[in-house]
Amino acid sequence: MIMHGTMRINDRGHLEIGGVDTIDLARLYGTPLYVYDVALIRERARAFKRMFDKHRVRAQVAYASKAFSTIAIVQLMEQEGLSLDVVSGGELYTALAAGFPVERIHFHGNNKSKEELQMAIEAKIGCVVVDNFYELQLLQQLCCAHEYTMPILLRVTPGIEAHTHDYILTGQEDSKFGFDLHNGQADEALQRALASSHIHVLGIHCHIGSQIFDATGFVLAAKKLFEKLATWRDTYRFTAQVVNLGGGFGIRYTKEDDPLAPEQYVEQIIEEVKRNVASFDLPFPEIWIEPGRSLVGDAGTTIYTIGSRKEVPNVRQYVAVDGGMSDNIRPALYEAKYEAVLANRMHEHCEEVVAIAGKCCESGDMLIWDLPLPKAQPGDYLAVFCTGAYGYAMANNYNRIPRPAVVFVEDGEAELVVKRETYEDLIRLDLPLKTKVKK
Ligand SMILES: Cc1ncc(COP(=O)(O)O)c(C=O)c1O
Ligand SMILES: N[C@@H](CCCC[NH3+])C(=O)O
Repeated sequence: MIMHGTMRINDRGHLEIGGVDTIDLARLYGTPLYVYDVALIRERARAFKRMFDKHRVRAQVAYASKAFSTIAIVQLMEQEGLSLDVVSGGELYTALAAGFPVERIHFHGNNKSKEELQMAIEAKIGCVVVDNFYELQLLQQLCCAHEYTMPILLRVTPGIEAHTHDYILTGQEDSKFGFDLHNGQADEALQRALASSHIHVLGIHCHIGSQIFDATGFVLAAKKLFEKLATWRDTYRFTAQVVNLGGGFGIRYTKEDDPLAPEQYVEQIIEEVKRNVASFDLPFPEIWIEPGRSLVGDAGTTIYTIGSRKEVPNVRQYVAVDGGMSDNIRPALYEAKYEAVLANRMHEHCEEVVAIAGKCCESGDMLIWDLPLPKAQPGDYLAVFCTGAYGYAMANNYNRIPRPAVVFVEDGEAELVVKRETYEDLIRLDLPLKTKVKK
C-alpha cells in the first residue's frame, strides 16, 4: 500500500490526511467524499516552480484545471503563484468567479465557440491557445470587432506516440487537436496569424498525452518544436517568446506505476531546451507547462461507505460502495487501476481479495477488481487513493446520484469547498410537462 503525502495511521487505527481523521470527515460530511491533501498540492506546485528557478529559466506553470475545477482549487493555485489552463467557458467562468488573475489564464480547446472566445476577449485573458484555422479566423474577426489584440499560442501536433492509454493520447498525427507540425498546416497557421491585424503570436504549444511515465516524449517534442522554430525564424523572421510543452506527467496510482518525480520531467525538458537553443542559436523563450493530474491526482482520496456484498462461488466476492462510476468513471473508461484501504481498520490484516462494485445500474460500474482487504462489513469505510484528478471533474449524475462533497484538509483543519449535491439540485433545471395527451 502506498501512503501519499501527509497520510498516516492515527492511534485510533484510522486513516488520517492533513492531520484530520478521515472517519470523522466521513461522519461529518457523509460519503462518498473527496478529501484533498492541500500540503501535497502545495508541495507539487512548488517542486515544479523550484526546478525552473534552479535553472534560472523564465517559466509559467499553468494548472490544467480540467483535472479538477472548482473555485477553491483555482484559488489555491493562485496562492501558489501558478497560471491556469482552462478549456471551456465553464472553466473560464469558474476561474473568473474565483478571482484568478486574468493575465495568467490560458484558454484551450479544439472547438471554442464564438461566445467562449468573446468571453476570453472581454475578460482580457493572458492568451488563447489556437487549435485550428476556423478558430484563428473567428478570433481575428471577434478581436477586430472588439478592437482588441489577443496574444495566442499555436497548438501543434508533433506526431509523437506517448506510451499511455489510447484515449488519453493527444500528440500523435491522427488527433483531433492542433495544427500538424509536418504537413504544412502549422506553417500555414503561422503565416495567417502573423498576417492578422488583431492577433499577436506569442509562441507555440504542444501536449503529447496524459499519465506519461518518462521524459522521452517531452524531450522529443521539444526537439521537434525547436527545429520548427528555427525554420520559422529563417522563413518568417518569427521569434517565439513562449514554448509551451503541455502537461501529462504521470502519477503513481498503484505499485505498478513508476513515473518520474514531477521536477525530473521539468529538468529533462529544460536540458533539451538548452541544447536546442544553443544548437539553433535561438533566443531562450519562456517555458510553459500545464500539469493537471500531477498537481492534484495523488492529493485526492475518496471515502465511501461499504454496503452490500455478493459472493459468486469460486469466482469472486463483490463488495459494494455508495458511489462508483458517478464519482469515478476512470476504471470504466480507461480500465484505470486504483489502490484502496479500509480507512477505519488500518491496522488489520487483509483476509480476502474482493471486487469493489459501485452502486450504478451498470455491470461495468466496478472501481477495483482485485483488492486485498480485511473482511469488510457494512458500515466500514473504504478509502480509494489518487482520485484527485479527473474524479470530481468527470463526476456525473447517472442514475440521479448526487455528486459528492469535497473537503480540503491541511494542518489538522478541514474546510468544505464543494457542498454535496441534493435531490433538489438534481431537479433544479427540470420543467414540468406542458404537453397534454392528444384526444
Ligand atoms: C492541452 C492539455 N494540457 C494539459 C493537460 C493536462 O494533462 P495532465 O492532467 O495529464 O497533466 C491536458 C490533458 O491531457 C491537455 O489536453
Ligand atoms: N480524463 C483523462 C485524461 C484526459 C486529459 C485531458 N486531455 C483521465 O482521466 O485520465
